[in-house]
Formats: sequence, structure tokens, C-alpha cells
Amino acid sequence: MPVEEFVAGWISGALGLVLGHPFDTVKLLGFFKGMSFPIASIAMVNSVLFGVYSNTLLALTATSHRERRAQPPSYIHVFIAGCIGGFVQVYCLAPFDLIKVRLQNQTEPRARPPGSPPPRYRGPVHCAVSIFQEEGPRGLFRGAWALTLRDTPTMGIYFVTYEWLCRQSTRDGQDPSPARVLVAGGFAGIASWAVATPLDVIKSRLQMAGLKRGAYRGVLDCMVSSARQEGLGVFFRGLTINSARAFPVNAVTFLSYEYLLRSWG
Ligand SMILES: C[N+](C)(C)CCCC[C@H](N)C(=O)O
Repeated sequence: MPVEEFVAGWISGALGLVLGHPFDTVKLLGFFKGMSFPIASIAMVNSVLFGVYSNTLLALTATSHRERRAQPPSYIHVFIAGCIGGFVQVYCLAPFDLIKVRLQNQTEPRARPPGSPPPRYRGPVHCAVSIFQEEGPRGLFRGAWALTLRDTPTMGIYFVTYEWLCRQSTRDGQDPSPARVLVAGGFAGIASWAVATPLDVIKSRLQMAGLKRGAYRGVLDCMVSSARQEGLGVFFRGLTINSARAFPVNAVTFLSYEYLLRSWG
């Protein structure tokens, strides 16, 4: 199994993340604080995504990434490979994403009034250990089903949008220009996040609900009760910030992925 796609996915995920972190944190001070945990986790998750995607395309079309400009795969193959990549990466992403959501949802120590109790989780490792102890090993996968529903089809959309935009105004057999790759990567991020946002809202609610037992019975129950209480607008919460973040993150991720692979021949 060719591994360079895994390595390129690793590095490009880390580079994309550096740009996305301020959007993820949305706190004006300390933008780049606490980045080592997301870098390590997202790099690994991106490596699995791009590695599985590329190797699935190899299995489906018998073309390696070097041959794919001369013999472009069909969009249906790109979509299937993207869905499989998205499905597999969820099992890597789920515990990291849960920890990220739990940490981001606790009030910053400097924002709490004096005398209030200390934050529940002291950092990523403490958070993982506490979830394991308080909610069991399965607790670390809370929201994983919603994450699977969110990422399987939308990663297909992600790679199809990228390929389609790259092929526009690029002559057959030629590599797309760096500007093309940036734009295609950026819009691939926006398109996939636009479709992913409703399930992203549900996923985060299920991940937080682990703290209050019995809050929701599952994905459907969470969808119905959120919509009943807050209206359909609830499914679009965070759409603007997700899209604003998605453009730079995915532009840089695809640019570095493509150029790392090209530079390795
Ligand atoms: C499938 N979904 C839309 C959720 C994500 C697609 C882009 C993934 C990228 N690592 C990012 O964080 O933007």
C-alpha cells in the first residue's frame, strides 16, 4: 500500500490546522494557545483520510496518484473513495473531536468570576482520562454515529468538488496551477462544510450531552427536540464561521498535499 499519501496528508493537515485554529477557538486572546493537541490529532486524522482516499482510488481505478492527471478517475469513483476515507477517519477523529468540543465548551479560567470552581478538565489528557473513568471507554466515542453520518457523504462531496474545480480550465493531462489548487481546495472545504453543518450541530450536542445523563436518546431524538425547541434555524448554527474557516484551511491542506506528492515524484 503506497504510504506517501498518508505522510502528505499528515503534513498538509497540520499546515491547514495552523490557519484554522483561530476560527476554531474564536477567542481573541491566545489564538495559537493550546495548539499541540489539535496539530497532533488533526495531522493523524488527515493522514488517514488522504491515505485511505488515495489507496481506495488505486483499488477502484488501478491508477496511482502520479497517473491520475493523465487518466482522471470518474467522479463516481472519486465520490466513493472520499466516502470511504471519510468513514474510516471518523474512528480516529471521534475521541479527539469529543475532547476538543468538551474543552472548548468550558469557560476559560480567566473569564470566570473569582471563587468559582476550577474548570472540569485541566487539559486534553486529563479530559480523556476523566471521560474514560466517568463515562467508560465507549464514552470516548460519544457522538461518533452522528460524526459518521456527517463525514461519510460530505467527504465524498469534498473530493468531488476539489477534483471538479481542478479540472475546470486545466488542460487534460496537465497539473492544475497552484492558484487553481488553492481555490478548488477552499471551495471543496466550503461545499462540504455547508452540507455537514446540520449534523455538526447535532454531533456537538450529543458530545456535550454525555455530561447530563439521558439528555437525548440518539441522533434522531436530538434532531427533533433541537428543532422543536429552537426552530429549523438551529441546523445552520455556525454555518458562517464554518465556511470562513473552511476556505483557508482546505486551500492550504490541498496545496501542500499536492505539492508534497509532486516533490516526491
Ligand atoms: C467533512 N467535513 C465537512 C466535516 C470536513 C471536510 C474538511 C476537513 C478539514 N480537515 C477541515 O477541518 O476543514
